[in-house]
Amino acid sequence: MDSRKCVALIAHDQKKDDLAAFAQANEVELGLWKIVATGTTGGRVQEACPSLDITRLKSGPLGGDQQIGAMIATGNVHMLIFFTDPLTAMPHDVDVKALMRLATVYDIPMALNRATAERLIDFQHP
Ligand SMILES: O=C(CO)COP(=O)(O)O
Repeated sequence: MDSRKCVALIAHDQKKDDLAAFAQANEVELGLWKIVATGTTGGRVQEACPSLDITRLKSGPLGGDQQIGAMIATGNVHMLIFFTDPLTAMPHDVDVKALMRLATVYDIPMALNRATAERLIDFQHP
């Protein structure tokens, strides 16, 4: 059984390049975690980091954020790295807010930008 803790990776469209670059630069560290991601993000990170084993959920606007929120609530996601785009309106904004809310309710480490993610990945161990 895979007893590693799980990190969720998500990026909005304007931030997907940033997340792919972050993942490439931290491929070894990320490999210590189980990884789940929203659909499109997971595909981009997988392309950038062939060594990682990524479980891809639904795309964010189609319920992927909510799936990750449910995994946080059930204790199956332990850290959230979510590169958000604060400059673009999203049809699924309520889902994004709900996900951040649950990450706060369950007090899991949450990075919303690269500067924080770089620090989390160094100091948080699965
Ligand atoms: O929209 C998202 C998060 O709110 C991300 O979803 P995708 O990774 O499927 O683009």
